[in-house]
Amino acid sequence: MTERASDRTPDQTDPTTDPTTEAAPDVARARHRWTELAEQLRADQQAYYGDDAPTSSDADYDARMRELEQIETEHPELRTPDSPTQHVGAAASTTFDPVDHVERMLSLDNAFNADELAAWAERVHRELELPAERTVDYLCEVKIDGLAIALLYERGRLVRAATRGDGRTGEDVTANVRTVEGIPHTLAGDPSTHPHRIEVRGEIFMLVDGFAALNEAQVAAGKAPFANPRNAAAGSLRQKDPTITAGRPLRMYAHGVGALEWEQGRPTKLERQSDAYALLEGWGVPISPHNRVVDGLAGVQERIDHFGEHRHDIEHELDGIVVKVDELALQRRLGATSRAPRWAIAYKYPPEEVNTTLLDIRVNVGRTGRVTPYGVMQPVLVAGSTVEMATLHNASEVARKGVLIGDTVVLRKAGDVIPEILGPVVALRDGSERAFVMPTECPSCGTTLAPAKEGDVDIRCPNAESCPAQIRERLFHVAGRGAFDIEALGWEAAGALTDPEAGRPDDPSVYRPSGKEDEVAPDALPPRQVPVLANEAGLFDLAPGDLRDVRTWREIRRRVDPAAPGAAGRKTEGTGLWTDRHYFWTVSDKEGPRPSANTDTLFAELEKAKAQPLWRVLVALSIRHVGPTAARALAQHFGSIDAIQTAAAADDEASQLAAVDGVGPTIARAVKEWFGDPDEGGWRRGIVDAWAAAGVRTEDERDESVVRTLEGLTVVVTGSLEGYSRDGAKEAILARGGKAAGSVSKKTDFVVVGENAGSKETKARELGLRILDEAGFTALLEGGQDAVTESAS
Ligand SMILES: NC(=O)c1ccc[n+]([C@@H]2O[C@H](COP(=O)([O-])OP(=O)(O)OC[C@H]3O[C@@H](n4cnc5c(N)ncnc54)[C@H](O)[C@@H]3O)[C@@H](O)[C@H]2O)c1
Ligand SMILES: [Zn+2]
Repeated sequence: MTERASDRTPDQTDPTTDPTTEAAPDVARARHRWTELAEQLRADQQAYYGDDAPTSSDADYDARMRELEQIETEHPELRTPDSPTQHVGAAASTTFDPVDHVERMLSLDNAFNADELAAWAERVHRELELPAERTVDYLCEVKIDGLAIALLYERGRLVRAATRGDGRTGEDVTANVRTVEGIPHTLAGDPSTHPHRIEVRGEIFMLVDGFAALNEAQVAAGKAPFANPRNAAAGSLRQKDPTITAGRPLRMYAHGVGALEWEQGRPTKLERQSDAYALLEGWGVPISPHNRVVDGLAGVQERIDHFGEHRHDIEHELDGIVVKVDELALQRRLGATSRAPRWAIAYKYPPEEVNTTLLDIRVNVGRTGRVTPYGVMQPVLVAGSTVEMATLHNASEVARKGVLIGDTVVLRKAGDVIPEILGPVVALRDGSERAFVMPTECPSCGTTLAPAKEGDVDIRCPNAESCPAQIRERLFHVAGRGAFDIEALGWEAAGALTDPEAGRPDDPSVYRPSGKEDEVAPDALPPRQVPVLANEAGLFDLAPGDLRDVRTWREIRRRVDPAAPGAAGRKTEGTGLWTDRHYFWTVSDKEGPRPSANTDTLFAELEKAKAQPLWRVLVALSIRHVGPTAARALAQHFGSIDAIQTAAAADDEASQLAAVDGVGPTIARAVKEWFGDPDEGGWRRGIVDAWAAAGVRTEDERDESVVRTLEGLTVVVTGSLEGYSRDGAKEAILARGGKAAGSVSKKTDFVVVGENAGSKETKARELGLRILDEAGFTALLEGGQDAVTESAS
């Protein structure tokens, strides 16, 4: 190979060396890297295809394959026939008898973005020498994440089923495939219409709904859980004992036809791949309901966008969209390379699954005392954000997933969805992993944990009154959007006020005083602080000066070397050093101590919060089941906290509360329970009293100028009105003592019909209810039902 100076990248340019001798190290480096990648890829393939237990993520595997292809593009002499880039899958295992496919089974080429897809479409057009204006019909299919299967039917009977293997030779899994629901043993329809021989190609997959239950059963039986549904499908199909396969939630969709021979001639003319599917479907072969034919790339993009959004809304896992030229004549003209057809391409979505290490499983104590385990992981970048924690919901969920602390785990993060640990990569265990043990005592206050009632999966800390973790969560909730909406009081600030020692290190030697990391650690940590708030009751009594000495603990993070392995996406990492620091005040040598800007905002917002309407105060009280809807209903009906408490105490079932529309018995009971037995002191009532004393509103002022014209009337508003927003119309009804209902029933007194009203109007007419237009509605609000003459409609 000759090299020209202009080929060299700047860092290779060294004027002291002779350019002619430079080629050698460059090629050697490429060869070395090629060998490294090929070796790793072969190991990945063995784990993935051979053992159904991958040790690398698909994203890492795909990246390696891409790099190998890149190297071979630059150094074509490395593209030997045994290169992983030239192969389909992996050789068949010895567990099953080898069988040769009648026609070779290929893989698919990939496109990872819209440009690569467009380049493929352009190439199709060019190779077919089609005029620019000729559109190509594309068959868009969902790329099912399962394993490929070839079903051989002779005279309508299933005689053999084989895995893809290396594309030429697969494994005979006939007995197992016969147990898969939906795969016909005999083709349906008139036998005279069946071909002499047909190879149906498709994908066997696991129903996502069945995956969690399967892993649970695996763990319960002492077997290794699966990392994800694809591996579960492959592992389930490739069982020596078909009765095991039969018990797994497997299905199949056909996505192609290999060999096809008719007895005499060809009774059915097939022009398109989509026609072939219709034919198969007529024979009872399952075809994906998600296939669509579109005429051009814009249509393809629509399908890509659609499933990008609905990736987890269908019955199986998917990792892309397969785009196929629908016309068979065009397919034949395009042909195939050694590993994939030229007439199809797989558009792959960005990876949602990555592998990372599960460093620890810790527990969190929630607002109502619920104790939830969560995984702490080596931070990884997935779906555009760095993830280092994922909830594990409860102890049985941890057991069900079969993950151990120290495991490499498959982590999934889909868009805005909460990250989820799917399962462990069992093959990578080295024996140092340990099982998670659910604590029996609250990690925050030490109280013995227990289920709220017998049979509950969740366990709780019963110490609602003084458990620091619960108080912090409650205070955070007090400031939440649905409650007082105090933006400056976030999760960190709530901790600083109620549980400032939460992050205190156990080991004094890791302590570094604030701001001076290099200073020698003192022997002793600073004394423990008493929280400025014992619970949420004192929130509105705080003054800035109370917060002067509040300090919180922080792990000191240092910058990560971007070249370090696994550094991608991370800027900092913990060093195991801890510092304490002022939280609410700024202390500088020049200006002396003063409240921080955030603290000033906090107090301004607290002042404003005092005037919030009653329903928000009710939400802030953290009464179980009382969210904004129930709180609105209670506030509307009773008008004050005192009235609610009186109603709650009136009888054992709190029936006055339960009778309120939008409340019901469960909420009524929770409200009653919340106020507790007044003889027992009622610490919760103390919260209300403290807030009231500080000027927080505990009753809604009724605007006396608004006449209660709608007392006893139920009104439904449907469609859009010009003069009222949806909420505005509702409030107007409520303010006049009426009930704003969401659905039409016989009990509805009036139905107000605006623009584009739909089924509610139809139903109202069917029931013969009184219907009003916007003008009628205004009249109703002003003068009550006497003021409206039924609108002529
Ligand atoms: N994690 C690992 O270590 C590892 C190892 C090997 C392979 N892999 C994964 O497998 C991929 C390569 O495997 P591959 O060669 O099977 O290619 P592929 O998965 O990229 O695509 C080809 C396969 O898609 C399947 N398919 C699903 N739906 C289809 C549809 N509607 N129409 C046509 N075909 C459809 C077919 O079985 C076909 O063989 C890699 O990109 C990687 O994601 C991962
Ligand atoms: Zn506790």
